[in-house]
Amino acid sequence: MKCLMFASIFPPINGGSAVVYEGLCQFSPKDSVHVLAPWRHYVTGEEIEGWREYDAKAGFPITRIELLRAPVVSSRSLPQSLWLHLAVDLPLKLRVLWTAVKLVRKEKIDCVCICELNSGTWLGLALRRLLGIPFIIYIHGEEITTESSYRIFGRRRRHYLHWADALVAVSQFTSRQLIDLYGIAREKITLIINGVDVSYFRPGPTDPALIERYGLTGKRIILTVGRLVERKGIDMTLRALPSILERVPNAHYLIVGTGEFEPELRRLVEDLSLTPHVTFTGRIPVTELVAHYRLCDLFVMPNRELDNHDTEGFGLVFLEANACAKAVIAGVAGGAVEAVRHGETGLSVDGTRVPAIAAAIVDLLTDDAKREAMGQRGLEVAQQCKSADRAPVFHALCARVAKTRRRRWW
Ligand SMILES: Nc1nc2c(ncn2[C@@H]2O[C@H](COP(=O)(O)OP(=O)(O)O[C@H]3O[C@H](CO)[C@@H](O)[C@H](O)[C@@H]3O)[C@@H](O)[C@H]2O)c(=O)[nH]1
Repeated sequence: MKCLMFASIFPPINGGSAVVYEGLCQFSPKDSVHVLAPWRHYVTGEEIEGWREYDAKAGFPITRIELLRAPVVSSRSLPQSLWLHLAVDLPLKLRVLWTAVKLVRKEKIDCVCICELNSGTWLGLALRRLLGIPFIIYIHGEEITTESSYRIFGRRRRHYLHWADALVAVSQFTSRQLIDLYGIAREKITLIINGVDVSYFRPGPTDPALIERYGLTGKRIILTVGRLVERKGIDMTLRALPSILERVPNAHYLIVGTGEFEPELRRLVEDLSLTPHVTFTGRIPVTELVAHYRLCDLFVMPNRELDNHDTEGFGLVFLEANACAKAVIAGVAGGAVEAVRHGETGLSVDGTRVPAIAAAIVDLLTDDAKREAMGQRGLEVAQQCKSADRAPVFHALCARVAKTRRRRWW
């Protein structure tokens, strides 16, 4: 059995879904997955830095393609989008389809996994129509909860979900949204709750070179890792920082990652006169990620649901921090309530309330015993959520779905 994984967000690009797909590929049986991914970034359209080196070392086959850029469709008015679709996206899609058809034949593909509902389902539908190959859609959360700017795209999403042969949900929350918002039958959903690579994310000493790089000697470090988008609650942590500093004067907020919300966050840091207490690291290489988690006293991401219902599908970063024996603070929104066991592996707070966030951070920063006990419990829990255990479940699903393949006479 061999699965073609069509992923518009795949390493070396950062992002939760990319990490999940990489884990599935790494831990699946050899030659059971073939990845089809773009060599351009899905937002900027620029060539992805280091993709050739990544592919050479990946240990599983990857075919790179030129793919449509999501903003071409989403950031413009509807007539403009339709015109761009015909002039730009359609020729690109035909080329991708041609590559996929050749791959399916050459690699003897039995099923397709669509990794991005909104931008990828067309390929699953086309391959099923042409070659009779069934397809699965992998669902994280925000792509089904966030309201689309155009009603037509919202409706299309519903059709995509119903047309798929099977769906994967990364959390109970995501599974519930599929059922409640889209009327998907429970039997159609396979739950593969996100796991963490515990062979990489594990406790260890702090790296003095990193302390020196950021000038953090003697600081109590609060850390957030993630794409800098509004729902992650970094803005609220910044608003909480002045009152945290009153109780913990040597607190320092280290923010790892890049994203569209960064200019807003930097403005907030200036407006609140927090420059000496906050460091933006920008994008850091994967090789340095674990060292950043080890650096912190406390991991914080008080995520919240935005007005357009954009919310966290799970919150992989909480597991990563826990796997390094760090206590975490999360928001009570989306799937984060499953990723964090309140009072056990960390604290869950109302991410819309600055005083609640400040109180939780001060509580854990000033109580070493409590914080360390939560970190230890977090480590135990993370060790039971290994990403390596997810691959066999995914493989079994692919095998089951592949049996429904309909042979075409051509
Ligand atoms: N190396 C590196 N990794 C980064 C960086 N920034 C984020 N990451 C990694 O990217 C992943 C999480 O990215 P997020 O931005 O926090 O998540 P997301 O893309 O919103 O992820 C979505 O899918 C996840 C997987 O199912 C969900 O867990 C998450 O809630 C959300 O729905 C984590 O593995 C994190 O370590 C960076 O600068 N450098």
